Parts: sequence; structure tokens; C-alpha cells
Amino acid sequence: MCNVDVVVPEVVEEPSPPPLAEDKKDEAADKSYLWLWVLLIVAFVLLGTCIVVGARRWKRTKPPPLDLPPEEHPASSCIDLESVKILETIGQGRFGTAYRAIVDEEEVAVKMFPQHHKSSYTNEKYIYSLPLMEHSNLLSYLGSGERVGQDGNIYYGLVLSYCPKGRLSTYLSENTITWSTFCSIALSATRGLAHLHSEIRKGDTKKPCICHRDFNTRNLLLNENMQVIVSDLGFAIHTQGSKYYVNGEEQHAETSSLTDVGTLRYMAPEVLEGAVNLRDCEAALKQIDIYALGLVLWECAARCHELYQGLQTPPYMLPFQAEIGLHPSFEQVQVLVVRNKARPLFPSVWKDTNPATRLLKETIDDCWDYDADARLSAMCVEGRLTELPTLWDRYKLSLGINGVSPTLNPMSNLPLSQRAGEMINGGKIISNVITPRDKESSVSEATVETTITGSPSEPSLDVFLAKNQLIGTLQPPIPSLQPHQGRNPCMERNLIREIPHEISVSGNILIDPLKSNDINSINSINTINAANLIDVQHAIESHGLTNEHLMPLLNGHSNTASVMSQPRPMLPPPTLVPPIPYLQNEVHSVDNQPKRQNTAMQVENYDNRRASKGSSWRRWRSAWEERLKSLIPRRRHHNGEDEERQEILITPTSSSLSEPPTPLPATQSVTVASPHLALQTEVLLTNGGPHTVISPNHTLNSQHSALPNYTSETEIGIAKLHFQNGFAPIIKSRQGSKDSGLNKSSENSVSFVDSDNSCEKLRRPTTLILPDRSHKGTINNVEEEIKSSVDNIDHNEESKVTDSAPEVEESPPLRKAKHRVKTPRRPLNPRLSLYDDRIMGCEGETGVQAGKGGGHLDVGLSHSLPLHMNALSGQQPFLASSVPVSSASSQNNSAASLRCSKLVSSANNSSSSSSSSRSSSSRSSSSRASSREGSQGLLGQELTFSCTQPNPQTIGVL
Ligand SMILES: Nc1ncnc2c1ncn2[C@@H]1O[C@H](COP(=O)(O)OP(=O)(O)OP(=O)(O)O)[C@@H](O)[C@H]1O
Repeated sequence: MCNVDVVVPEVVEEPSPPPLAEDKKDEAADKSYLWLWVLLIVAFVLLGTCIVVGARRWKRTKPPPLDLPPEEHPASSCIDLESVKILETIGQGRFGTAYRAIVDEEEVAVKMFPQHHKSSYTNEKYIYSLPLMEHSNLLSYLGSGERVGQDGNIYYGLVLSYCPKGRLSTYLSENTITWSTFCSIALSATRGLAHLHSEIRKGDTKKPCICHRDFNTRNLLLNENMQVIVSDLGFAIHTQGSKYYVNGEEQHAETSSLTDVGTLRYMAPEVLEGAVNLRDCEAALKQIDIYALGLVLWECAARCHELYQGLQTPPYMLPFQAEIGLHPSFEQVQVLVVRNKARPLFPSVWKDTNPATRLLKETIDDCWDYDADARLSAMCVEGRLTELPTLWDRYKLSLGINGVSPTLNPMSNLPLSQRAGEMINGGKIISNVITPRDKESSVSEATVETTITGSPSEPSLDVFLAKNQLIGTLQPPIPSLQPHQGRNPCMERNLIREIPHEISVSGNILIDPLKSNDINSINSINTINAANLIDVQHAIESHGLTNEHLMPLLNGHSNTASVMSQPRPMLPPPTLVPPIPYLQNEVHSVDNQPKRQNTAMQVENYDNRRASKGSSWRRWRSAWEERLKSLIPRRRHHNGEDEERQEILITPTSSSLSEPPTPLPATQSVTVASPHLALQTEVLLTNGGPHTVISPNHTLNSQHSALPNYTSETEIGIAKLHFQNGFAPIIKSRQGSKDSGLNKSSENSVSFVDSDNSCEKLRRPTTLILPDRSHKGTINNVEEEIKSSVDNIDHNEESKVTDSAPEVEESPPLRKAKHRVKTPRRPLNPRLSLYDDRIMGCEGETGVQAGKGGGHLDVGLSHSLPLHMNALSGQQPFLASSVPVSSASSQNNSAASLRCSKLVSSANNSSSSSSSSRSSSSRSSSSRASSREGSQGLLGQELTFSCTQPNPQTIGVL
């Protein structure tokens, strides 16, 4: 309690001093900093996000080369050019000189580009530097750099792997090859191209599609293992859809002349036409490469001695060399490839009875198809070629084991399209005569073939055949295509495209001249045996086969079917020789028939009996039999001998069909002259209705010394004649006093067309007729040529029918491409090299070089010499003394070497002229010719060139 009075002093809280103004400021500042920080952080985050997203997008959209610029590519810095010791010159190209060199005791090739061809160097280096370019069938890129030559100029060099056997073209010209070597060459070349064409992704790295654009045997090298190495990527281009890239810079294909490069004789028809679809330049350029691949395959196969079955292998020829020689003009190639749709011909001795040969021919055919879309892809070609060795081995094996079976028809499993036609060796018509030797070998080979049809990956077909025992009843099966072989749907479309034409001559079985490559095939058309067809129908019936079963067997026979009717009936291909009638006992017969003997009579009776049963199927079949019988040419007996009747069908063409066919106002005179007309000839005329035999009694005697003439008056406006024995008749047409247009194709059919020339559609000829522009021929000329060709045939030699110039000149202009982007032309820029059969791009914006120089040294091959003549004046700046320029395979061949020590020449203005707009190119052709002659025959002498350049230039001494 004593503490009661204790007063606890009140603690008076001193009022806190009011906040100073500064403190207030700090607080506000803190707050604003905070916001600032927040804002900054947000901004950073946003910025970061944007950067990441942007970078990702950029990565996605940016072409791969920029991800990995050439300079950063490890390979580019592998070998320093300075460390390379140059030994000798191995080749001279348009753009640079190739040397054999040595680095660290390893042989390499160095390609040196002069300064004015730097863009070519840059482009080639860029292509080699793209990711994932390493491939066993491409040259390896080892390094690059600059070097000052002895002349003081800068040169740019690419260090590449060395191919000791040199150019493929040189090798082929000097050697024949075995089948296995051919397979190795064909496959490796295709693999190299397929790798270029492929887009490959490995992790983040992506190899884009590259199109070669100058694919030919000069740019294919051989290594020591006889593997082809694709080289010369100077024109190669990185494409993607409608765009392409030059040094990583995106370009738009439609605004440039992308297709103005390449080697003339290897140029695809669409390039020659200027009708490349640049909207999808990737696909278009690939297709152009594939066309060239087809020619390369043909070129190689032509030197495979095993394909000639003991006959002598013909000398090496470039594609179309037999037809237009070594130095064709642009127009010549254009007429041949675009207008005449000509392709190099397969020798008749390449029998289709050998499945490997057949597959090879089909593959080549599918590569150089006129329709670019119908061409195979490189991968697909590779897949097909992979099968060749196996097919060949099995065929050879079975040849040894099985022998001949008389019950099988040798030609029966050939596509119709491959039966017609005649073989031309070296571009010249031989004949359509089947020699006994041909027949024998055909039988033998075909017999064997039946035992090996179907590829290993096709067991279902074999099983199917074995189960049903159809061999001998059905025609030998055609192996269905493998998935990788998948015939491009466009292929079928192409075949179907011809149907209206064929149907317009209903009542006749036509030969498809597009595919007529077999000497044996012409006569096969005349020997289509209705009994065969009936047998097949029996087989179908008795074995309960459906269309699905038969489709694989009939693959590739769309032509046959399409001629017959629509919808396509399930009929087997016609046969060359009527097979021995063969009766297959039914396995599940309902009427328990006793076993029947296999005799012709039995077959006939059996057939009649079965036909009388009268089911709807049989009615359908009978109707077809009737139809077919009416289609099949009859044989006539005359003077005790069987003779093939020549059927000449004269049909109205499209323009006249649009009019009422009868009565036709004009009187046409049709004159047919041919030394090979059969003894008795009938001319069948049709105007869309039933055929009319106009002159059944005209008889022509093939023994007649003069050319027999056949004249028939008819009232048909348009005539189309098809001969099946391989000669080229002449048709003359008069309409009143005026001659109608005579359009003479180089195939076995000749047609004359109405005066407006609207009806004629030339198809790919089976003979390669060249317009000799210098030869102003007349009908008489042609007759003379036919005569001489017949003489040649009689002597079992090659013959050649030549179109006369007037027809060529009068023929309709080349088809213009529709719905396609026309390749822009740059008329002021040179399209043709002065000295080569090549067309070149133009030095300029695209960075792809044009008009480059360099002499090609292959004797007998196309050569090229520099467009930029000045370039050559220091062509060997890396060699101390004159060094022989030789192909690697003929390095010791002094005749093939070019001494470049002296450089002297003079230029003459060419006197050659041309009526065409490409007068400069014509002049250049003559220059080329002279240069090549010089290169072949004037080694060591001073060489004079003519050129379009105004001033004499120093070029070289051969
Ligand atoms: N790696 C190599 N190995 C062996 N020889 C080679 C090699 N590279 C080039 N050659 C030879 O040099 C020649 C010219 O080379 P290349 O074709 O690359 O030059 P180019 O100027 O592009 O020629 P082109 O006129 O064909 O365009 C070839 O034809 C070949 O004979």
C-alpha cells in the first residue's frame, strides 16, 4: 500500500515529428522504382520471349545454308589450298581447269577457277558446303581457297576427291562393259543423283534438295571401283518448292531463266520448248535431271556387250549422235526431241524376254517420258535398278536349267506397246523382219522367263500361279510392279490419252509407235489369235478368277485393253506366234468331265461346248470374241503362200469428224509407194462408219524393179495409214488442184492431213528421222532414199530414211505449253555456247555462270571451248612448264593430250548463217564443228577458230 501514492508519471508520447518532405519524396521514389523495376522485368521478359520466339521462327524459315554458312563448314578449312602441290592437268571445263594434286601424300583433284568465273566457284563451293552433302557417289569436298597464279592473277580453287578413271563418257568411248559393271555404273550414278535430290534431316541439320542441271556422262567420273561419282556442281542449284537459293539468298524462280543451262543434247523437251513449270521449280528441275538420267542409262547400256548376245557391240555414241551427229544445232535437237518426240532407240537384240532387259528399258522409257510429270523419281529409278542384277542372274540361271518349252509363247508377256516397231541400230532402220535366229532365241528365252516371272518380293503372284496352274493356259504373267516401282499414275494417263485416237480407227488393231522398239513385234499384231483369248477366258472361268486376280498379270497392257473397248476388258496381250492350243483340265469341275487330252480339236470342241452354255458371262465373252475376230487381220492364201494383208485404214481425223462424214465433198487421191508392200494389198477406207474396201484387186509386186505405186481414189478428206511391216510409204494428197499438207512421220505410219494441218498429232517415232536442213528434198528424193534404205535392208545393214527439209519447215509450229509458266527468255543473252552443244546461263544476277570456256578433250565426244576467250590466255598458271591435259583414263595417251604451252589463234568471222533467229548460235555451231575437227585431227598444229567475237582472240594450239 505504500506504493499507493506512487504516481506513475504519465508518459506523454511526444508526437512524432511530421514526416519531412524529403522522406516523402524517397518513399515516392521507392515506389516508382519498384514500378520501374517491375516494368523493366516485364519488358525484359517480353523481350526475351520475343527474341526466343523470333529466333525459333527465324530458324524455321531461314534456309539451312544460312544456319551453317559455307565459311563455317568444317570441311572448307580442312585443306588449305596453299598446302596442295599441283602435279598435272587432268581436265579442262568451261569454268575452270582441273588438276591432279597431292596433299600429305594423298591424291586430290583441284579445280581452279579464274577470277571472272568466281561466281561459278562460289556457287559450287556453296553447294558442296551444304550440310549432309557427303555421299559415296558425290565428290568429296576437301577444301577451298585462293591462290595467285604464275601469271599474277588470282585463282579460286576447290580441293576435291580424285577419281582416277576420269570421265564416264571417256571410259565408255574406250571400253565396253559387262552387265555387272553396267549395273554398278547405273546404280551408283542414280544414287548420286538421288542423294542430291533428297531432302535429308539429321537432328537440326537439314540437307536441302539440290538439282544438278547438267547431268551427263561428262560430268560423271569413275573411281577405281567403277563406281560413278557425280561431279561438276557448277550449275547445281538448291531449290525448295517455287524458290531457289543462290549462296543462301532466296530467289524467285518465276522471274529468272532457271532452265537456260545444261548440255543441249541432254535437255528435256520442256526445256527445249521453254515450257518448264517454274511454279514448282524444285519438281521441274528434278524432272529435267531425270530425263538426262534416262539418256545416261541408255548411253551406258549401249556399251554393255552382254546385252548384245554375242553380236558386236556398236561403237560408243552420245545420245542422238546417230541422228543429229556430234554438233547439233538447237533447232535440230528441238525438232527431234520435242516435235518428233524421238528418243535413242533400243537395239532389237535387247530382248524383252529377259526380264532384266525389259525392266531396264521400261525404266529408261519412264525416265525420258515426254510428260515431265510422268517421269520417275531418282529414288524410284534406284529401286528399279537395284533389281536388275537379281533378275539377270535368275534369268541366266533358268536359261541353263530349263531349256525350251514349246507350249509357251515367247512374246506373249510383252506389253503390246513394246511389240510394235522396228529396231534401229544406231538410229537407222533395220527392218521389221524376224530372222530365224530372233525367233529361236525368243522362244528359248521366253520359255525360261515364264519360270522366273515375279520378283522375289512378289510371292503372292507366284503362289497364285502355282495354285491355279495357269502357266501355259494364261499368258506368262507380267510381274506386277513393286511399290517402289509404282508406275506413275501419269504414265497410265499418258497411255489412256491415246485412246481416242486409237478408237477412232475402230476395226483395226493399231501398233503403238510410241513404244515400238522390238523388231519382232510388228507381225505379232497380225497374228493375234482369238483362240488364245478364248483360252484365257476359259481359264478365267474355270478357275473362278476375278478381275482383281488378273490385274497384276495385265499390268502394263493398258494399251491393249484400251484398243479393245471401254471399260477395259480383261484380255491377255496378243501373241506373236499362235501358241499350241492348250487345254487345262478343271480342278473343280462340276460336271465331272473325264480328263481331256491337250489337242487342238479338243480345245475347239470344248470351247464350242462351253460357249453354248450361254451364261451372261459367256454371252459377254462371245460378244468379245466376235468383236475381236473382227479386229484381227485375216490371213489370205495366195499362190500357195500365206501372206500378210496390209491394211491401210483411211479415217477421218478430228476436223472431219466434227462434220458429217458423208458425203465428203473433196476427192482425195492417195498414192502409196513402197518397195515393201505385200504382194496383195487392200486399202480399207473408213469415214467413221464401216470400212469400205476400195480397191481389193490392186496387186503390188514387191519384186518390181521400180517402186510399186498404189493409187486409190477416195472421198475421204483425211487419211491415216498404218503399215505394219516397217516401211515408210509416201502419200500424196490432192484437194482439187491444191496439194494438201503432207505430213510424213518417221514411223511406220504416214498420214496426210487436211490443209489446215489441224488433225495430225505426231507421236514418238520408232525411227529417228532427222531433218536435213541443208537438203531440200522432194518426193523423188524421199523415194530415192527409201530405195537406198531398202537396199541397205537387203544387205542386212542399217538403213535410214530421211525427212526432206520442206516437210520439216512446213510442219506446224511447236506446241506451246499451256497452263505453264513460260521460262523467261533473255534474247540479248547468249543461250548457246559458241563452241559446245550446250546452252548456258548468263553471268549475272543469279550468280550462275554462263558462257564459260574450256576445251573438252574427248576425241569423238562433244567438246567445249571457252566463250570468254581471254580466260584461256593463262589457263595453266600453276604448272611450271607445259603439262599434258588428258582425261584421267588416258593420261598416257599422247594423242588425247592437249599441249597448252603456246597460245595462238586467230578468229575469223563465221560465214555461216541461219534463217532462224538464232543466227549467232548457228554461227557458233559451225565454229564448234571446226574446233572439234581441229581437236581431232590437228593436234600440235595451230588452230583457228571462227567466232562471233569481233576481234581475233588468242585461243590455243592443239
Ligand atoms: N575430281 C576429279 N577427278 C578426276 N578428274 C576430274 C575431277 N574433277 C574434274 N576432273 C576432270 O576435269 C574435267 C573438268 O572438270 P569439271 O567438269 O568439274 O569442270 P567444268 O568447268 O565444270 O566442266 P564442264 O564444262 O563439264 O562444266 C572433268 O571433265 C574431268 O575430266
